[in-house]
Amino acid sequence: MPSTPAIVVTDLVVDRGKKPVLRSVSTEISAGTVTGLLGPSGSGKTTFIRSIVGTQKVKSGTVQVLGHPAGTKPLRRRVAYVTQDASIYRDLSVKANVAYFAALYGRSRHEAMQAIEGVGMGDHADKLAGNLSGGQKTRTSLACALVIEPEVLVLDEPTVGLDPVIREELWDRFRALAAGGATLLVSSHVMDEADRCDRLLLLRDGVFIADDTPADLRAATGTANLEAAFLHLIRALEGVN
Ligand SMILES: Nc1ncnc2c1ncn2[C@@H]1O[C@H](COP(=O)(O)OP(=O)(O)OP(=O)(O)O)[C@@H](O)[C@H]1O
Repeated sequence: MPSTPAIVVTDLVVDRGKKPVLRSVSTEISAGTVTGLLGPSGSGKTTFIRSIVGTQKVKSGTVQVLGHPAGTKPLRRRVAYVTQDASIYRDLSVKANVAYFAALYGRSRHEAMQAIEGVGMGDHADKLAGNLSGGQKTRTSLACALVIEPEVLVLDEPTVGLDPVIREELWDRFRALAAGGATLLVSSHVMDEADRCDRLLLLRDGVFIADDTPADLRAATGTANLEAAFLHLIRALEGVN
């Protein structure tokens, strides 16, 4: 596995509404890997992701992406972010939405159609985005990010509401992107997706309680599956063992 860090986070502290949300977290994410960001609702996953893409005001610490401070100009065309709420134009068709992003980043309409096919939306390409289901909107949003072929792709819960077949296909796509050298950070609360990641960051109450490979996490906790590993770590922290 390549070990060049694409993302380096050092002693990151973020408050939101005067409340501490990230309490001095540090990690390094290697280029060409898929990292899963897991944690309960409210643990700070979106806040961490926003810090990586440079849309979050941070209190202290540093976030370097591809050797540049997060959110700075040299990263504009190299980092893509897919938010939890699909950010697409409701009054445009799927094809027009993706073609718009493609044009912004110098990609062709053909590449736009390939991205649409890649998320299983080929049959819906001419539909208005406003008339799509939640999962279809998410996939359209993903196609908009994928068409620009970013070096760093940050995805906030991208598979919520998707059926198992599409989820599987998307994970195959994520793996293929990483194999091609892209760096992916994917937040999820679905533990069965965690095994598809090279590395897992387990966030709880604003701190990482694990930063490890799935196999090492299982071995360290003596558990068979990752859900059990996560629970084991939480109980150990709470002294409930
Ligand atoms: N705009 C805001 N102002 C104040 N507090 C906020 C704001 N947005 C989020 N928070 C708080 O920050 C904490 C972390 O939120 P965050 O969205 O990062 O969590 P999350 O792990 O992504 O949760 P979920 O899985 O539910 O999306 C929560 O306690 C939340 O209430």
